[in-house]
Amino acid sequence: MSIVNFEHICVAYEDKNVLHDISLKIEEGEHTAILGANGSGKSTLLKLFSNDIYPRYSEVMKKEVFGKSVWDIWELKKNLGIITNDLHYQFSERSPDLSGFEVALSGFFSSFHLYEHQGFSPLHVKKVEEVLASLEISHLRDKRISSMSTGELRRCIIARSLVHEPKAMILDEPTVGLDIKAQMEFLALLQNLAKERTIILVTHHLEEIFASISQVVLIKEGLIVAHGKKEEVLNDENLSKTFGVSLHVKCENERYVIEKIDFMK
Ligand SMILES: Nc1ncnc2c1ncn2[C@@H]1O[C@H](COP(=O)(O)OP(=O)(O)OP(=O)(O)O)[C@@H](O)[C@H]1O
Repeated sequence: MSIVNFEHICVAYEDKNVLHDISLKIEEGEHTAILGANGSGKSTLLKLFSNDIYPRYSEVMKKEVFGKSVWDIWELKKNLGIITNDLHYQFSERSPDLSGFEVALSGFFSSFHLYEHQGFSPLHVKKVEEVLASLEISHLRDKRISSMSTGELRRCIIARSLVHEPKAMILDEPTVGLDIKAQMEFLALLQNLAKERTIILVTHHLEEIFASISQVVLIKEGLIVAHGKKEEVLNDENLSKTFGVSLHVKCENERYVIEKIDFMK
């Protein structure tokens, strides 16, 4: 089944067009990285996946997520685990007193707080305990957000997204704020999560394209520059075009890195 199947999709904020005639198909199991410069439209594309925004209507457009064009938003969100920096910010700013357990539990209610009336059940509690254990963060169960590191809160937010066992996880620059070791550990976690669900990762960093990611989408100024197997897409020409700077890329031990940037060109 396709996770997304878009044809001729255009998105505008007020009267400014930001995605132009996007056609994109991502199949279940095709772990995909989406790369592009600042403001190219990556986050906007992800918001289309989760129905947080809608495209401009046209007769030729098609927008299906998990094979359906019409979704109950709550059902859709159960199928998609969405991790954004905004989510991280909302928790750290709005709910610093929540524990790791409560952050994960809030995933059942799509909320940033927990309220008595939400009435969680022993099954909810059991599922949260299982997810915390599977991510090896049971030690964060009772730790308050206010005393967590960025990496610890990020993992609790991953746990929050996993309580529904989503079919796909959509991550928008999930390593922002992590130091090098925490970044490597986080990518190892994603590699592990990729065994059981499809990962769609938005990043600016080539080296974050971990081994299981097989597909890459390059976006520039709201247009898809290239989409396909990473071995075919990640070349000097496509990446230079995407980022507007002449660069050379190499692949070592299944990891892509920028070898050289010609700043003067
Ligand atoms: N809510 C909004 N209202 C108006 N314009 C917006 C809004 N959100 C994004 N934009 C504009 O849409 C364009 C695409 O933004 P988007 O956030 O999708 O890019 P991005 O590739 O995710 O950028 P970055 O890498 O900096 O996060 C930009 O020109 C941005 O200014």
